[in-house]
Amino acid sequence: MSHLIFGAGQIGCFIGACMHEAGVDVSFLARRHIKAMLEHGLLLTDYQGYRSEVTHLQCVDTTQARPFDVVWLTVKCTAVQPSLDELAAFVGQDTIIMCCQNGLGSDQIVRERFPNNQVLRVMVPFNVVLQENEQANSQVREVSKFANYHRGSEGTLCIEKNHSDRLAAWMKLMNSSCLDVAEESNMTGLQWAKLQLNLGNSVNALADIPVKAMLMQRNYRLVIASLMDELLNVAQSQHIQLPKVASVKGHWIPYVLRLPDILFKLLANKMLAIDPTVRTSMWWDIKNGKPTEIQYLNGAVERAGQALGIACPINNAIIALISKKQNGELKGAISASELRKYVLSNDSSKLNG
Ligand SMILES: NC(=O)C1=CN([C@@H]2O[C@H](COP(=O)(O)OP(=O)(O)OC[C@H]3O[C@@H](n4cnc5c(N)ncnc54)[C@H](OP(=O)(O)O)[C@@H]3O)[C@@H](O)[C@H]2O)C=CC1
Ligand SMILES: CC(C)(CO)C(=O)C(=O)O
Repeated sequence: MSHLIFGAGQIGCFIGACMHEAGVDVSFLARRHIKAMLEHGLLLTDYQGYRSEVTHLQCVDTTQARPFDVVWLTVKCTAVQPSLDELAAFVGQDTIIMCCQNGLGSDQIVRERFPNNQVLRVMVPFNVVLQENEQANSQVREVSKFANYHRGSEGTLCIEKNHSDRLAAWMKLMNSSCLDVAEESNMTGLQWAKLQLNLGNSVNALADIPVKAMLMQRNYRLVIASLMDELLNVAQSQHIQLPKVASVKGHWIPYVLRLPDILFKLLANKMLAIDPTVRTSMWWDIKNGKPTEIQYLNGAVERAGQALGIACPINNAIIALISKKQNGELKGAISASELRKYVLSNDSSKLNG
């Protein structure tokens, strides 16, 4: 079975290289600088000390387009619509398309364009980053010249359950590799549960510090908890059951986040079991001057709330701040106390920048 990673970046390179290691026939479509790294070879590492050099990775470009059995769409949400024409050249009538985006709605864009194909949603629970030289572990740098994709947190790659067994052999291969995969029948619930965690991406981008350091500050946690309350309210009104994706059930997370620091540190050990350097994908987007996925994350909650007549003022305020951050009106990091005052009491005089 042939697999194509379409839009190989942090997630695509990591997942695709794990597939290659597992013996899967996988090719990559990537931007030129990433293609050069892939063709040279990659170093895969993870937060638990896993380390493997992966070579002989195969890239394709649009001039070599042909249908693949499975196409993994690993571009950002904002790149899904603009990618559709190029994607079409790799999609045949039996191609399965895997949508690996965070947030809600990217699969719908793909389904509308490819109504006769099987389009499956994929939930990526873990964080991957292309380690920059100054971040890379010096031991790793000494022995590898390869670009280092580092997985900074745990989790099983979840694929929407389908009623064919076309992926059975692939799943078996993968589950003996560095990447665990599983099928999920409640994919809508799972996407909302992951979305609940990703609501903190925007706070992380505004805080401009690693996730772990952000979670150590209660005022940031209070804002994230309030964003989550709104999502939980909207999800409940739609009767969406949220499976557990973190160490604590979704409904309990806002309570844990609101605990005083000393109790939070005691109880949230597993929540804090992430690399101290991990930052969210939205922080990276802002850093790289790219459009953020805010409309597919907090924006998705706000729109679902609107449709139900449920106001989501906290998500609304955060969306406005991210938009200011993107267009350069808001400069520098927002401290935890500033953000709390601004978002939770909506007092704009409390913000610098
Ligand atoms: N990184 C992470 O830790 C996690 C990310 N996710 C989600 O996974 C998805 C992918 O994120 P991530 O891997 O970080 O994103 P990246 O930006 O690292 O990777 C996407 C890559 O696709 C490229 N691309 C876009 N359009 C095309 C095209 N038409 N042809 C070829 N290449 C293209 C982009 O290039 P360019 O930028 O030049 O357009 C970029 O290199 C997002 O929805 C994200 O939220 C989920 C969990 C964790
Ligand atoms: C894994 C997590 C929640 C944090 O890195 C993420 O999905 C992201 O950065 O977008």
